[in-house]
Amino acid sequence: MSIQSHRAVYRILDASINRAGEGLRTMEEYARFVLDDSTMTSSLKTLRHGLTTALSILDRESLLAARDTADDVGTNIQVETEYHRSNAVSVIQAAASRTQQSLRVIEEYSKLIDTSVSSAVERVRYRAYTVCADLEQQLRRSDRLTRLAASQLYVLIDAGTDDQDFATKVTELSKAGVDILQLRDSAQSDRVLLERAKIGVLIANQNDTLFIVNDRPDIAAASGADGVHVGQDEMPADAARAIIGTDRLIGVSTHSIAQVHDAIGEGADYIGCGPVFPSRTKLFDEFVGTEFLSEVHDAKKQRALPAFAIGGIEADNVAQVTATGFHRIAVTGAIDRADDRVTAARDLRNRLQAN
Ligand SMILES: Cc1ncc(COP(=O)(O)OP(=O)(O)O)c(N)n1
Ligand SMILES: Cc1nc(C(=O)O)sc1CCOP(=O)(O)O
Ligand SMILES: [Mg+2]
Repeated sequence: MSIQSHRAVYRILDASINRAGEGLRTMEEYARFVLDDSTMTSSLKTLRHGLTTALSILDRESLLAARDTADDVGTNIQVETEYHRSNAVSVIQAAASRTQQSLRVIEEYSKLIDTSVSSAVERVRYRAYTVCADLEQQLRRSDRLTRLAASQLYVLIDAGTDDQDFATKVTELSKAGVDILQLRDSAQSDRVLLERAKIGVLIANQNDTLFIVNDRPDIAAASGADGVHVGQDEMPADAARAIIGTDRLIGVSTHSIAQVHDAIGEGADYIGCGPVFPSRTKLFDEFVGTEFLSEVHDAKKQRALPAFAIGGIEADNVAQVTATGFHRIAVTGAIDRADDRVTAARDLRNRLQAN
């Protein structure tokens, strides 16, 4: 290999080694200082040191001699999106992508120098794919749990008359400050349910609204929804978890303290508590009333599990709910049967925030 080619290869390797190390460090700092996750931090640190070991037989002086940042034409090429990061998940996604690409570049060009380096870097690359995927899943769950913890107004909606009608409903309610939307419509075919769910996910995520699918973990997973809500007649939370994975949310309906404890034990991320009052959406033989809400509020003081009161809740009685200590509600009719669903949503949200 000519001197010029040798220098060029080392220049590429030097830049890619730096980029890979910086990407790994970017992810490691988040795992360490934000997630406080020693296991993930250790995995990323081990990757970083594994890469250093894999590269240890490369000549350090050749790498440094080949470096010419001042004349690097790439430093003057900017792409609009490279400076835009909407949240931590996007920072980590960019770091993961940069790391994986750089490892592949190192692996390919080190074949021109020493194939043992290339094969060692290949092993690091495969481990990096797994660690980066685990970190991104963990991040998505962390982000959803944070948004769930801040949620107060949860609205259950049906599939509407067609895609446009449903899209309009999701858009209006998301922009009206609804924190969580749930697609609940047992009358629809799987195909329609999946199509509506995909539309809902896209719009809700653009408006920082969580989107949940009722009853169906399969549709929730296939549509990319933020989670699924299951009742006492659907599969338990731990079985639903096997379908939707660790990064999505699972809500469970509860009608007794025993069911609350079961839901917690099965790994629910939040619970619905009802029916509090008579509902025009779903018929019940008996109602738990606000007494159950007080019981749940007292029982879970030591736990941060979000609990949403549900069943016949509307502007005229929401104060009875908040008087129990609950500040989260799930409603259907109060919005669906309102003359103006946006006004009704804003009014409920204001009443919740006033207490
Ligand atoms: C937030 C929330 N709470 C309770 C329910 C009721 O779920 P379930 O008991 O499964 O009844 P259906 O909604 O499936 O008729 C819910 N959907 N959402
Ligand atoms: C679907 C559902 N589940 C309930 C439960 O108690 O688990 S109450 C309910 C109906 C919620 O609709 P509305 O707000 O119109 O009463
Ligand atoms: Mg159900």
